[in-house]
Formats: sequence, structure tokens, C-alpha cells
Amino acid sequence: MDTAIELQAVGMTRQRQVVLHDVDWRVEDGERWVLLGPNGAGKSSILKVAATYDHASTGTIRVLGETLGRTLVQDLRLRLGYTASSLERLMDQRMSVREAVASGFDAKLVRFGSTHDEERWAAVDASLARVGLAAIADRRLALLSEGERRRVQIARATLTGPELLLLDEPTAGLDIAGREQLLGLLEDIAADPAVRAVALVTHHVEEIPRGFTHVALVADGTIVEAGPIEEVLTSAALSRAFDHPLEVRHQDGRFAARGLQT
Ligand SMILES: Nc1ncnc2c1ncn2[C@@H]1O[C@H](COP(=O)(O)OP(=O)(O)OP(=O)(O)O)[C@@H](O)[C@H]1O
Repeated sequence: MDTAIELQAVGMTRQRQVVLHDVDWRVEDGERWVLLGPNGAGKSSILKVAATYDHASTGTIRVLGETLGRTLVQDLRLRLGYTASSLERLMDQRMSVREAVASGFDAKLVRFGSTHDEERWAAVDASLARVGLAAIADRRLALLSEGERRRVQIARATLTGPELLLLDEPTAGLDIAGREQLLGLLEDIAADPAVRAVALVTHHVEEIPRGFTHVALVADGTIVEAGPIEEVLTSAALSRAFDHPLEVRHQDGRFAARGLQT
């Protein structure tokens, strides 16, 4: 089995603050990971360095067989799909939904260069239909609701059939129905054998889609526990990671957590 992501002793320091330290993480082909932990723990930073959109200060990062620092990131970005609010904010809000999704062809945040490639526009429309956005394909990004924005990002990230999908809080800001619809979409993605690996960041165990196999608990800038979801996602481990007494329940492939009285 090939390894999709490998982080060894990764550290990141920004403005003298330790954002990440001693991060070791290995994602094998076929695995679907959740990065779970409290606010400010370092989840987004871990995903961002794995997605090549930020640099580690120390350590080694291998993604899809390439060692970061020794490969052209733009080539690697074409092989992975990444969604994050930080990326979303950088997009030109005057772009239409179709244009924003098409920007995934060259993994850039501006309008896709070729405007006359019918086959590619057909792929954009298929991707939009998959996430239920066909009806608003010509609407400007600036006008979209939170739920629509999340869907645009998923459509963009999955446009070219990437080998690796890295999704940072894909269900953030959605209402319950919107969240459940998007989770259904993520369950389909998790079940797609063409996707070598998926990693998803969330604060909420309720937002773990069915079919996810592994969890990394992140706290204080590092991964404190990692492994198969059934083994690692226990009440005791979650309580340690969030520094609060929590109870986790598991039913029909989904999880729920609630605080315990102290
Ligand atoms: N460029 C930076 N400069 C200074 N501090 C940073 C920088 N990037 C991240 N941090 C800090 O590092 C910590 C980890 O941030 P990160 O966004 O990775 O956490 P997170 O677990 O994703 O948090 P949240 O769940 O709130 O989104 C935070 O305290 C954040 O303020």
C-alpha cells in the first residue's frame, strides 16, 4: 500500500509563536481521516502544510510520494483538492460560480485561462450538478449563502478527480439540513475508490461523515492520538483532547458528543 501523506517531526513557528510541534502523521491509501480538536489546536495548519499552501519550519512532509521542498508545488496541487475558508477568502468574489469551479483546473484562484474548451466547461457543469448548484451556475460568488459557498469549494476541489482531498471544515456555517446534505456528498466521496485518501478538519464529531476510517486528535499544536476511528474516538480520549469531560456515542456510522456534568 502506498502512503498518501507522511509528516515527520513537523513544526511550525509564526511570529515567535509555536503553531505546530512534533507532528507525526501517516495516511495510507484508502484511508479517510478526520482531524478533530479544539479551537486553535493546529488542525487547519496541519492540513494547510499537507496541502502545500503553507510551509513547515521543521520536519519532513511527503505528499503523494513527493517530498515538499524538492518538488514543484504547482504540479502537486493539480493532483489534490483542498478547501479552506482561508483559500475561499482569496478568491475574486466577482467570479461566477462556474468560473470559480473552473479555477480548479489549474489550481489557481483566478479565472481559468481557457474560455473556449467545451469539454472542460462540461466537466465544470457536471461537478456543479453533483453538488446541487447547477441552477445558480452564473451567480457571482459575492452573492452566495454560506451553504452555497461550501458547495462551490467542494465542486472546485473535486473537479479534476484528485487523488487526495483535504477539506477544512467543509460543513462550517451550514444549517442542519444543509449539513446533512453535504455530509451525504462527503460519504459518496469517501466511498469513491478513485480517491486515494481524504482528510477532513472539524470541531464536531457530529460532522464526521459515514465511511471515515481514522481520526487524529489534535491539541496544543500536535497530534495527541491517532488511529482507527473506533479505537481512538472514545469518551476518554476526546475529553483529554478538549480538556473537558465529554461522552461520545456512536450509532449507525455517525457520532455524537455531549458534555458531562462536572
Ligand atoms: N501565521 C500565523 N501567525 C501567528 N499565529 C498563527 C498563524 N497561523 C496560526 N496561528 C495560531 O496557531 C494556532 C493554531 O491555528 P489553527 O488555525 O491551525 O488551529 P485550528 O485547530 O484549525 O483552530 P480552529 O478550530 O479555531 O479553526 C492558533 O492559535 C492560531 O492563532
